[in-house]
Amino acid sequence: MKRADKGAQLPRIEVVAAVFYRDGKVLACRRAPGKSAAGKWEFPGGKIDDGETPERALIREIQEELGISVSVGSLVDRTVTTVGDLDIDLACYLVTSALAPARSSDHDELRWLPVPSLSSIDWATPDLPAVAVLTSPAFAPVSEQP
Ligand SMILES: Nc1nc2c([nH]c(=O)n2[C@H]2C[C@H](O)[C@@H](COP(=O)(O)OP(=O)(O)OP(=O)(O)O)O2)c(=O)[nH]1
Repeated sequence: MKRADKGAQLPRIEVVAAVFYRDGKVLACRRAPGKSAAGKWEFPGGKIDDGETPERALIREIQEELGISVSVGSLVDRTVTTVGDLDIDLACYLVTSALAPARSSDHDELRWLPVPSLSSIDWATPDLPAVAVLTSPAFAPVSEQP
């Protein structure tokens, strides 16, 4: 695992997030007003509960948030980033689903962005390493949506 910042030990949360990748576009979600980091763009997901595997947590969070079932594919990036007085351990996985996400309980906008345009929006800081992987010329998703 990588660390985006160095520093003293801080409380840490483990977060999993889903990269939906269809027809060369990736789903970005904007955090709704009233949430922490409101207005920032992120990949949908959430915190891992005690005793949960990352895969189960991601399936649960996407069902709760977007109302659809996903299959979890390969890891895009996992990085720990310090935000304020918290370490956010964010793991982003490619996912596939039969239904395309259309709405979210936690976000006020969902946007499918062509990969080269991903850098044009205001991502939450912990998501930037995953965005860098996705936009790198070397990235070739093994589980792109058929
Ligand atoms: N789901 C998600 N959360 C992210 C991403 N990047 C990032 O920094 N985060 C942060 C925001 C939250 O602090 C935490 C995710 O927890 P959550 O989505 O279950 O948050 P929550 O509704 O309980 O959020 P909060 O308002 O209490 O912070 O990780 C991301 O790409 N996806």
